[in-house]
Amino acid sequence: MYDLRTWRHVFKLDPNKEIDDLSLEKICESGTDCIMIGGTDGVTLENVLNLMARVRRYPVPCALEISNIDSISPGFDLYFIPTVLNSQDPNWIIGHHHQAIKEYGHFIDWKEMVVEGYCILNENSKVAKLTGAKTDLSLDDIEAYAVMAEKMLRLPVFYLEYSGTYGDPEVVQCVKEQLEESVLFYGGGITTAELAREVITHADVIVVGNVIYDNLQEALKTVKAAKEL
Ligand SMILES: CC(C)=CCC/C(C)=C/CC/C(C)=C/CC/C(C)=C/CC/C(C)=C/CC/C(C)=C/CC/C(C)=C/COP(=O)(O)OP(=O)(O)O
Ligand SMILES: O=P(O)(O)OC[C@@H](O)CO
Ligand SMILES: [Mg+2]
Repeated sequence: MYDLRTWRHVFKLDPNKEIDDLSLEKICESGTDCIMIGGTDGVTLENVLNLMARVRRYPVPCALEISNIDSISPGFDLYFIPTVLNSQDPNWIIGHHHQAIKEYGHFIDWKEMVVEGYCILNENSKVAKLTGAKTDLSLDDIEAYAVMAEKMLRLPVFYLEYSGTYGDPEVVQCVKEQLEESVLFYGGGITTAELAREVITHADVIVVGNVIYDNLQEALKTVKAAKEL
């Protein structure tokens, strides 16, 4: 249905943050490949539905990145299901997923689900704290998670997550070299077109989040930067 291998850029909108109509219009009409709705905390069915309804006015694909069971709603084009490979708590690897499938398995259209193998690398991020991610990893450790995601688990997406801080482009390049099939998502600290341009030379898809709320003009420039490569 959607070929992630053709994507370069995703805007991640946090349902727990305010965005005015004009800013949302600019984001949705920016030429990004997808609007992903998701966040770590304060994600409720109400704020997810509200944001989905507003994004739905535009033709851009709209995806939900599932962070908790209670805020899952029908009506999205795609659902991204994170599994945090470097979490030290099995609930964030398979536990919540097991519970969701046990309760709602018969509703799931697996063609719409994209499982993302997360490797979280910013120890100070909310998501690292929430999931108990082991972030003091060597390059060998990170590469092994990438190979595990692709070869062992056959996940469509491997997600290098530096949420809130810009990561190391060399790490991104080394991880990219490990992957043949899984699409490499990079997210974290992309605050300028220049950083977008740098990291898209290593990752397949860049995910841009916080700068939408901090500096909309710069956020919009990351789309062209990602696509001009
Ligand atoms: C369509 C329909 C109604 C279907 C129903 C059937 C159904 C329930 C399908 C789902 C099946 C399934 C397997 C669900 C998984 C359930 C679940 C809760 C899994 C856990 C996911 C997980 C590991 C979450 C942890 C947090 C995480 C990785 C969130 C992703 C977003 C993220 C990294 C945000 C970063 O945070 P950010 O907002 O940038 O932080 P700041 O606020 O600091 O900026
Ligand atoms: O908010 P930023 O730091 O841009 O990170 C984007 C995304 O990877 C968060 O899940
Ligand atoms: Mg954020």
